[in-house]
Amino acid sequence: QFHMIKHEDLTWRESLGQGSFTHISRGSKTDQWDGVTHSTEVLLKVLDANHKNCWESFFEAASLMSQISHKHLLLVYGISVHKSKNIMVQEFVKHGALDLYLKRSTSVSVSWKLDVAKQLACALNFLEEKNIAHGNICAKNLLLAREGDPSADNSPFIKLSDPGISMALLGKDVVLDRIPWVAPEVLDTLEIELECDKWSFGSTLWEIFNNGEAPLQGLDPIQKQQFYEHFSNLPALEWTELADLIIQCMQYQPELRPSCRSIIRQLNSLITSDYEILHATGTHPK
Ligand SMILES: N#Cc1ccc(Nc2nc(N)cc(-n3ccc(CO)n3)n2)cc1
Repeated sequence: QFHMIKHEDLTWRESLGQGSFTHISRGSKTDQWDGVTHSTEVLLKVLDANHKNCWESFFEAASLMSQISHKHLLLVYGISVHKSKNIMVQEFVKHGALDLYLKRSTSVSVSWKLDVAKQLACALNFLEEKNIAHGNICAKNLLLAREGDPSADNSPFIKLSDPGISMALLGKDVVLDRIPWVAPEVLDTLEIELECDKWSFGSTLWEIFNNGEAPLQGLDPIQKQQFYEHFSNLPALEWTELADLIIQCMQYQPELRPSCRSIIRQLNSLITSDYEILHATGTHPK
C-alpha cells in the first residue's frame, strides 16, 4: 500500500541524528518523469538493524502517513528495503524537529506558539474525523517546515511526523520513558485510541509553552510511573486559560477529554484574547 523506492535511486548525505530505534540522514531520490531525471531532497529514516523485528510496525507507520494526505501531515514518498536496511523515504522538512528548534530559539512569541498549537489541533481533528489515532504526539514529532518571520508577517508551518514503531512492540521501559506524553490508560492496555492523542496534545502544549523543555524530564521511570499512580498534573503555566486547556486534555478519564473541535475553539479564543495582546505588547489591556 505504498511506493517501493529502488535503493539505487537514493543518494545518502549527512547523518542528522536519531529517533527511537531509527537514525535519520539527509539525502535525495531520483525519479524519471517523461524521460527527464528529477532529484528530490528527502529525509531517510533507517530502522536500526537490531530492531529488524519491528520492520512491519515501522512500515505500518509509513503506510498510515501514505494513505491520508493533509497539509499538516508529513509526506512519506515510500519505502526502500536493501540488504538488512529498512528505509522510510520522507519529504525533507526544512527546519527539523520542533523540540530542538524551541530549545535553540530565544524569541518565539506567544502568537507563534498558539499558531503552531492550532495547526497541530487541526491535524488531530483531521485524524479524529477519519477515526485514526496517531499514538506518538510530542514536540519531537512536530516538524517545522517554515520558521515564520514576524517582520515579514509570515507564520510558522508544521507537519506531524509518522508515529514510529507501535508501543506494543517497544516494551515497558520505552512506554514509561514516554510519560507524560503517553496517556495513563495506555500503560495497562498498550492500545492507542483517539482519546490518547488528546492527552498527548496537552503534554505537547506544555512543551511548546515551556520552550521545548521536556515535562518531568528529571524523573526516572519509577518516579514517572508514580506520577500517574498519584493522578498528578504537570506544573501549571502562568496563563490560566491555557493551563486549563492542558488540564482538560490531560484528564485521567479518557471520556472527559475535549473533542478536537473544542480544543480548536478554545485555542481560537486564546489567540484573540486580551492576554495575547498583553503578551505581544507587554501593556495591560484598558
Ligand atoms: N539541523 C537540522 C535538521 C534536521 C532534520 C531536518 N528535517 C527533517 N525532515 C523530516 N522529514 C524529519 C525530520 N526529523 C527530525 C527528527 C525526526 C524524528 O521523528 N524526524 N527532520 C531538517 C534540519
